[in-house]
Amino acid sequence: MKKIDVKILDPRIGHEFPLPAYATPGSAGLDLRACLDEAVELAPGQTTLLPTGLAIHIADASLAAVILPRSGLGHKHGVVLGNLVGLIDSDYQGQLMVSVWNRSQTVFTVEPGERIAQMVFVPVVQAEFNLVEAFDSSERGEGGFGHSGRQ
Ligand SMILES: O=c1ccn([C@H]2C[C@H](O)[C@@H](COP(=O)(O)OP(=O)(O)OP(=O)(O)O)O2)c(=O)[nH]1
Ligand SMILES: [Mg+2]
Repeated sequence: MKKIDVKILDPRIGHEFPLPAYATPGSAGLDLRACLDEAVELAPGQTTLLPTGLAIHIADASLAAVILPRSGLGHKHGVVLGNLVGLIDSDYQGQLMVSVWNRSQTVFTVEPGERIAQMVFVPVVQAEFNLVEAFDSSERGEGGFGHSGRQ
């Protein structure tokens, strides 16, 4: 398994609030917890930035992490991410933050230590642009946005 440096910014991490860990051998995501002193009430439509109490340094440009909603929170409670998806750059060393958006019609209360989102490490290819006047032809060409129909 790949080793990623992690810094604990809040002493409760690793004790009161467990360090993110894969829940099962096949898990893709590591749940991130809201590192809060007290519960936070999110009004309908409200977005707020929540700390996780930890920082990572991926330190490898061929990797990144994405922060994704948890499906139960998103589907059952309408609690998703204010940025839809969070992208963690390999050179970011600050605290992992989660933008939580209550897109439901009811107040949602985030409890201290609650698992609010999940983080997935993903491979990245950095590309360099090669300037051309014309592309080699392809089957699709410029067709897009549904040009092939619906069925
Ligand atoms: O949900 C998120 C999204 C981003 N970040 C951190 C890590 C990431 O590397 C950095 C910058 O994110 P991004 O590039 O998406 O934001 P930006 O608005 O372009 O900010 P910047 O100008 O700092 O790149 O913020 C988080 O902690 N949580
Ligand atoms: Mg950026």
